[in-house]
Amino acid sequence: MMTIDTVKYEPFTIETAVDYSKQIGLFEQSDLLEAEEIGDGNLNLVFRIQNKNTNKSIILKQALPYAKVVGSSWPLTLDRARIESEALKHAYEVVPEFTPRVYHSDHTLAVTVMDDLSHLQIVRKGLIEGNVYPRLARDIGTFLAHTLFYHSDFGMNQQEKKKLTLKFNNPELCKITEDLVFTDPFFDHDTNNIPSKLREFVETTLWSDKSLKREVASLKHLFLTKGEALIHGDLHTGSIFASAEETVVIDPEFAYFGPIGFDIGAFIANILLNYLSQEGHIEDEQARNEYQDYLLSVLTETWNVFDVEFGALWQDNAQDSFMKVDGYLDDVLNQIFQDTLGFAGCKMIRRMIGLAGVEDVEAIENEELRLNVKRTAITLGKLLIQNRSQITSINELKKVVTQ
Ligand SMILES: Nc1ncnc2c1ncn2[C@@H]1O[C@H](COP(=O)(O)OP(=O)(O)O)[C@@H](O)[C@H]1O
Ligand SMILES: CSC[C@H]1O[C@H](OP(=O)(O)O)[C@H](O)[C@@H]1O
Repeated sequence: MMTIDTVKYEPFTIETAVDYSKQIGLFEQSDLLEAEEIGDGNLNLVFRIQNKNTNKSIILKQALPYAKVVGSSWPLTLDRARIESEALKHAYEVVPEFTPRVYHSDHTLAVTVMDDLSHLQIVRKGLIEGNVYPRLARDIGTFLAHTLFYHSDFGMNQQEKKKLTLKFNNPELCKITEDLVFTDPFFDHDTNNIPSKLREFVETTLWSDKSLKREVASLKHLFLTKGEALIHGDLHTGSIFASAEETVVIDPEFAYFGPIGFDIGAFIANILLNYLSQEGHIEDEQARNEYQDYLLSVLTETWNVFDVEFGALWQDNAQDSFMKVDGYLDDVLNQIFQDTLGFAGCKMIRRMIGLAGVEDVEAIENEELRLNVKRTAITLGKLLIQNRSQITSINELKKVVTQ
């Protein structure tokens, strides 16, 4: 067995990941372990290590000093591993049922060791297959309400929040979002990935629309300045594991103090993208309509659960005298809803023409169908951005989507 040097960073191989998991005491030296690298995300290495005799397994996630999807030409801070493990620990304090347990982290090696969730399915994959998760909406609504409330000025000591903000200073990962979600898709930028047949549509629908750009500018400014709560920062369906009985949220390396609506908007955007992509996945019209109705019910229930749970936490844990003032909670929730719609619109658009697409849409084999889904998603995203102050309830959003 090798002893892993924890004084300097080195990317793990399968062999060194196995040795390290013994070195930190998660397995016995004599255990016969099997490991594989299973990372399919844009940024990091993910090793699954299992004792074949007992079936005990763990996940060892390690940041690379660059963005994996692009390669070493895009250097990226290793500090994101510290942010991820700290954010997981904070989430675990308030919603342990929806959070993997962190067993070990090392900031030099940029490593987080956590629960293996392989008995669950990544929700993006499950929705592409047409699976139904009966708990997903309730669990994500609760996850959002509890993590966001308890890490905001409404639910935590306001001086402690200021101190915690320093720990979650995440400039490099925020910059990725600022560029890839808010700026690049709205200009002819070289990070964009636009099929030639879509280019004219993008030019006329997005790049030449000055009023749209004004709206996106103010949403970007919210992302830059509205340090409302410790947010997950990248809550798409690829960051959620689920089964019929369980829901667990992973991958908070983009966490920072930002707008509450950004997390809710990310989830809503990715459900909507899956909704639109079903044109290319379920041929039978009736079956497709039924599945799309299920997806809309996920949106409605998630928001409704968030709204009720956030309101209940507000009544019982007020940190500020103004929280007893009639109507203030409604004002806050209305503003969160408006931000949510705007961010959801930006998130939908970025996934259609930006650097990192989504499998829901990219997996549609028929080119015309795929391009049509992209056009519809861009149009809906734009509508959410521009009409976010007129769409005042989740039922109205549902109407907008189905019209
Ligand atoms: N705790 C876990 N248990 C089981 N598999 C995991 C776990 N964390 C990550 N994975 C696997 O690794 C993949 C990439 O993980 P993710 O955290 O999204 O990486 P990245 O930060 O690179 O996007 C996931 O899609 C999943 O298949
Ligand atoms: C160059 S990072 C692109 C994209 O990847 C991240 O997603 P994930 O790590 O979950 O694959 C994030 O959404 C970034 O915007």
